[in-house]
Amino acid sequence: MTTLPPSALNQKSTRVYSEARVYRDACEKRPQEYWDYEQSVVIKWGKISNYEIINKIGRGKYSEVFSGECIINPEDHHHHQQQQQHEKQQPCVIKVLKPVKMKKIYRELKILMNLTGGPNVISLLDIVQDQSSKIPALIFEEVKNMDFRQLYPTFKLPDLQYYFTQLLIALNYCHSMGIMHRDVKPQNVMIDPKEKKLRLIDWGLAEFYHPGVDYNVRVASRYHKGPELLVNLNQYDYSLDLWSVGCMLAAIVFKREPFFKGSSNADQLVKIAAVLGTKELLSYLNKYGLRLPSEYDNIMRDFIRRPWDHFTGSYTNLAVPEMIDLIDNLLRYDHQERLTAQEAMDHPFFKANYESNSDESNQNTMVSN
Ligand SMILES: Nc1ncnc2c1ncn2[C@@H]1O[C@H](COP(=O)(O)OP(=O)(O)OP(=O)(O)O)[C@@H](O)[C@H]1O
Repeated sequence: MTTLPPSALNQKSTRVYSEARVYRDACEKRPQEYWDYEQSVVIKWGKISNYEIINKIGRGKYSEVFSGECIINPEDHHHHQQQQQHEKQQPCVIKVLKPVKMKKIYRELKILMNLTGGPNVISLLDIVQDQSSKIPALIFEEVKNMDFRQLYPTFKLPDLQYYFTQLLIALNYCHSMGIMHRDVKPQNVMIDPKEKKLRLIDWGLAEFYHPGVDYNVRVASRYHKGPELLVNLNQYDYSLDLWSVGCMLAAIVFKREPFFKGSSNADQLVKIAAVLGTKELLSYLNKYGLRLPSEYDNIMRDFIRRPWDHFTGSYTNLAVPEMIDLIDNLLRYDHQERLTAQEAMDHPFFKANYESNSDESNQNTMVSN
């Protein structure tokens, strides 16, 4: 095996002020080929003629997504009748990437190739390329997703226990593989309620974790951005994803979607401070030797921390004490204080039995904000 030249991807900062509490060496303990997406991505291109686009199901910033069919046995194509032919075709999702930096495409591919087959991670089935445009398209397993705006309001406590365990299993797995997702939000969690199947999708912003490396804070979607991103704390880690999970849970439990609804990135931190307190924000910054960026000079106010029961009205019976404690331990400014994915799965909320009082939770009504 030839050794790769040194990489800048694991280059430590001159001042290391924060490192992950868990899976610190997940990349370092693996060969450089595992994480070096700049020097080591080998793509085995599949045949584009094996796939057929049916219709468009989504458009993201970085791609157009179609539902499609995979023709497993193209040779058979002419010998069978219509009906049998259909049995040979498998549904799939085709994600056609928009032209972005090759480095970003290689990163998503490398991460998907490393994680495919892992629990509740969307499976990458194939990679194909359009002959003329050279644009790559990723072929995934299809999830019969139900829109979260319809699905989440129907959740009772046992559903929250089930689906959030599934999400945490996916996150604990990718973190143990040295990868932070960095874009956890309802739109990236596909749920098929009929099959009780959950898959974490969209690994386009995911990145390998190396201790002491400065990361770009322009990741995640505004409402689910952790405080670390909003104060330019570059040495963040897997714990960023657990903030986003906390936002998802709080939105469901307190019937406020999204829970922190900033009108800009700066306003996002203001919305967070209005709940968690300004004094607490400043002590977080102080711990890591950082200052509040000047963009907040005119917009940050002196908020007093709100207790969680401020958000629990009579309209929600999801706000049981174990749930509040779980949210409280996820929505922490200090990324090092947040529960890890494994710790969250071990939280008492997931051990409790709520089956008997699940009837009353039917009466939940949605309160818009
Ligand atoms: N495997 C899948 N099964 C079902 N639907 C999917 C699947 N993959 C993607 N989608 C749909 O397509 C949308 C866009 O996919 P994806 O998030 O991967 O693309 P993106 O360009 O990175 O999006 P964004 O700009 O929102 O981050 C998803 O929100 C989802 O609705």
